[in-house]
Amino acid sequence: MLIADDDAINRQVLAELLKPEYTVLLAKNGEQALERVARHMPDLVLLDVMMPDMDGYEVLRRLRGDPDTAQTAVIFISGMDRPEDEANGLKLGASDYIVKPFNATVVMARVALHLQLVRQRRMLERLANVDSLTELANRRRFDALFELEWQRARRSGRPLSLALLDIDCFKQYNDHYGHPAGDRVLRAVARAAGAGLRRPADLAARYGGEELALLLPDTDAAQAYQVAENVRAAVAALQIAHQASSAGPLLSVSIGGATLDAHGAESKAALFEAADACLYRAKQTGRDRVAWRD
Ligand SMILES: Nc1nc2c(ncn2[C@@H]2O[C@H](COP(=O)(O)OP(=O)(O)OP(=O)(O)O)[C@@H](O)[C@H]2O)c(=O)[nH]1
Repeated sequence: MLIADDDAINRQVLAELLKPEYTVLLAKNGEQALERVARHMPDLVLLDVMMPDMDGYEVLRRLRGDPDTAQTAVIFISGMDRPEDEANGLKLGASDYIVKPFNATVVMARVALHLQLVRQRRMLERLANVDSLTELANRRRFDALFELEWQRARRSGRPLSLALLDIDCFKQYNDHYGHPAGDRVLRAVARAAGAGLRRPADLAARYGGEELALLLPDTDAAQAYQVAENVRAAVAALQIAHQASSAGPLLSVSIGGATLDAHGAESKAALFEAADACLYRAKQTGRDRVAWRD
């Protein structure tokens, strides 16, 4: 957690109190607090309200204004003890408000409570966004990021590529080797797909039963084709036997993709349909291949 207070003694007292149980970072002004939160992403910030240059209210406002830190839990610790001050701090989005001089036991109890809430929120976020079988992003997360990246690409004129991956003859795999073996294969393919993506903004998601989507922002058609081809080759290199496949003796995947070009006024749905049409083409022309829209 981060303790931000301009008073060295206050910082020290809080740090002494919390250090036996938590990893503690210190900041002596608002600017430093923002910089350390961005760099270390602490679970909790104990923030003094009255600081010179940038007060705690402003620090909180800026944290909330940045999508990366908007969710950071902040407890105000302040000498301003009027009910209006406390209400104001909570209205601004602080998780809690502790009045100085504080009671050590109460601070510890509140810190523990808020850390528990942070853990619960993260768990809920995970449940809402991650597919439990493959550990990839789920359909819901994909839909949200596809919208975001599509908007961003339209604004910036940068390319956006989308690939859809489908395991070949997976019904036959399940029928031949059993559903639990099918699940293991799905996980292995998901790992190969995830490992094939290198940039932080790239996303591999489980779109449907045995269909994955790869979202590649700022990636042109030639680069995206290469990523898709690497994923296809990585799955082939797993050398998983598939005796019931019409595509060959080993498990394979087909991938279809399309790139939203810089000048295109193409809708999100049209881009998706184009990738899906290419996936169909990859299946029709023999599977175990990548087909990309020209
Ligand atoms: N084991 C397992 N199978 C799944 C899961 N989700 C979907 N499937 C199976 O995936 C299969 C998809 O089959 P189809 O859509 O007919 O396609 P396919 O057999 O892969 O054939 P092509 O796509 O034409 O190569 C179905 O049998 C589903 O039951 C899952 O979570 N685990």
